[in-house]
Amino acid sequence: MAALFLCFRHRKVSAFGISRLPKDNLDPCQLHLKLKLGTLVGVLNVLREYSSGSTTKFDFTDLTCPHTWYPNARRKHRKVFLHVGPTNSGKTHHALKKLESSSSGIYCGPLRLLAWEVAKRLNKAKVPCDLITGQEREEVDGAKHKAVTVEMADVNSDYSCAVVDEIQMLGCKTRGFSFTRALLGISADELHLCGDPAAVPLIEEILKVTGDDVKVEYYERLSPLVPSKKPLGSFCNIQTGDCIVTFSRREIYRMKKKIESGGKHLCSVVYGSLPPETRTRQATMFNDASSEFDVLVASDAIGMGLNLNISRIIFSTMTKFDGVEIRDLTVPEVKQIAGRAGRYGSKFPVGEVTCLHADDLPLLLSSLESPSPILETAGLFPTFDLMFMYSRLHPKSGIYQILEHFLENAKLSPNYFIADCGEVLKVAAIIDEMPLSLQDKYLFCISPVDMNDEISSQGLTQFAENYAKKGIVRLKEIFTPGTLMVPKTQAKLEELESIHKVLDLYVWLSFRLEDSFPDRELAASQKAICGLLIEEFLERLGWQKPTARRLRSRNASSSSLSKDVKRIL
Ligand SMILES: Nc1ncnc2c1ncn2[C@@H]1O[C@H](COP(=O)(O)OP(=O)(O)OP(=O)(O)O)[C@@H](O)[C@H]1O
Ligand SMILES: [Mg+2]
Repeated sequence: MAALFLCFRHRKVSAFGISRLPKDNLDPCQLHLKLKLGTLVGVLNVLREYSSGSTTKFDFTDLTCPHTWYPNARRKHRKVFLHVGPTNSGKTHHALKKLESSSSGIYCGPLRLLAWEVAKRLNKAKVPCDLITGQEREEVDGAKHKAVTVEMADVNSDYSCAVVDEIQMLGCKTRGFSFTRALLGISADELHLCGDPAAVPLIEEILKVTGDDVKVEYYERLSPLVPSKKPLGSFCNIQTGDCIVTFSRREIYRMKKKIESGGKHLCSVVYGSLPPETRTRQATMFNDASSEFDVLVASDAIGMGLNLNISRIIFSTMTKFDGVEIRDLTVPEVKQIAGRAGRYGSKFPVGEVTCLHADDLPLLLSSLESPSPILETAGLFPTFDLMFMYSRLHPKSGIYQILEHFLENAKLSPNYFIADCGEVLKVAAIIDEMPLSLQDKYLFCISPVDMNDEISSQGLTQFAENYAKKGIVRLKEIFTPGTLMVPKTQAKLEELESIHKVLDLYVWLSFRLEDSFPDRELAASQKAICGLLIEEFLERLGWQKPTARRLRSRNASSSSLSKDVKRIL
């Protein structure tokens, strides 16, 4: 698979933090990348006063009043509704009903799959709705509604109604600041926040200074979730509608193979590094009662808000590697994942939850019974405007130093913490060596690169270098279309997933630097091929003795995939 020509240069970046930042959803447009004229005048005034010494020195690292960063929202007297309760209690449903009946609106969710589900629901209800994520814009004629991933939340337009789903994520170390931004910054008459009751006191505290009206509505579970007293024990006990949860790709494939080799079930798979389109297709296949894929093997990528036809959740393990260490699943994680079973309105009216091994049952049961810990603080990240102002006074500082300065010196009110920027700093260290403007450096820093993936991080380096040298980056310089193949081994599969990430990064950059990254269509079509080839790999995996019926179904499905691949090629 020699499709990518990346120069592998070994740089020492390991010193810059180890946390993983799921940046696929970060977007610069909300972070004031383009300074507006008004802001610029303000910036210049501040700088003039600062340098003349006529006023007290302006402290750029004072982040104690983040609500003042969003003048549009502050001009409104927003009605804020907090819909809180356990999973599967109809919180999102109620908020979406309000969104559907409003004249204009925006839904902000933590996952692409959720944004996709909402856009589909609104369009089906004849409410035209755009789907916008970092890497895709599906625009519908006449749409006044948008379903977006939270990092794409638009704080510059006015809406009649806005929904921010899974609002408790504002406490997430890496992505929390985007939820805080949506909470403080969306300008809407009505703002509906859905999530865990653990976020209520913090949100009420944060909104004391905004002048908004806040109303809390509590919900009860709509259908029962029954923890089992017995573990699954053996894979022979797998039934239609089961979802087995595990946290590594290798384990996911091993379990798919094991279950399918029993000859009774076919498994869809969903995990984080699968291309989003592939995840959607796998989830749809599992949800479709007429498909033969009746079991799901998934990571915690299914863990939030999704409505899948799951009868029983089976935890194969109660620990996960979080990028730093192997740790027990937290109470909110267990509840979120378990909450996918027995969704109201699905074909399974009662949900069940258990573990593969008996040893894990006590932790499962105690987690399900415990309330989630009350959230104390929300994430925050300095705007680009603030960094820009600081950089004008310290022109010799690179973006790494600027970020570090903010991280070390930021002044915060007790309701906030500063976002974990380990991954951003890794990119900053590389990008500072290149002759790029601060704005461009910032853009590369927040791009959806996976710095733990060698191919993905080298892709970013090559894009930035070519952009700095020539101002234009042609995809063919690093990628030969037509060379992608169905992976034959898991290592080749991982390589294909990495190539998908590089192509995804190109598409992301092409939406922000349109003239310099002109090959969006080619990158998008090659991305689609990666997705199809990965699916073809998935379909070939796990088959031991296919029955005649399954063989027909598999062949039909494979040949339609092959046709899709040919069509795109
Ligand atoms: N009043 C209702 N009428 C019909 N369907 C409903 C109603 N309330 C909820 N549902 C359906 O029940 C399912 C679960 O509802 P919803 O997704 O709103 O739950 P939730 O509380 O947001 O769960 P989670 O915490 O997992 O996000 C959805 O499929 C939703 O469409
Ligand atoms: Mg929900």
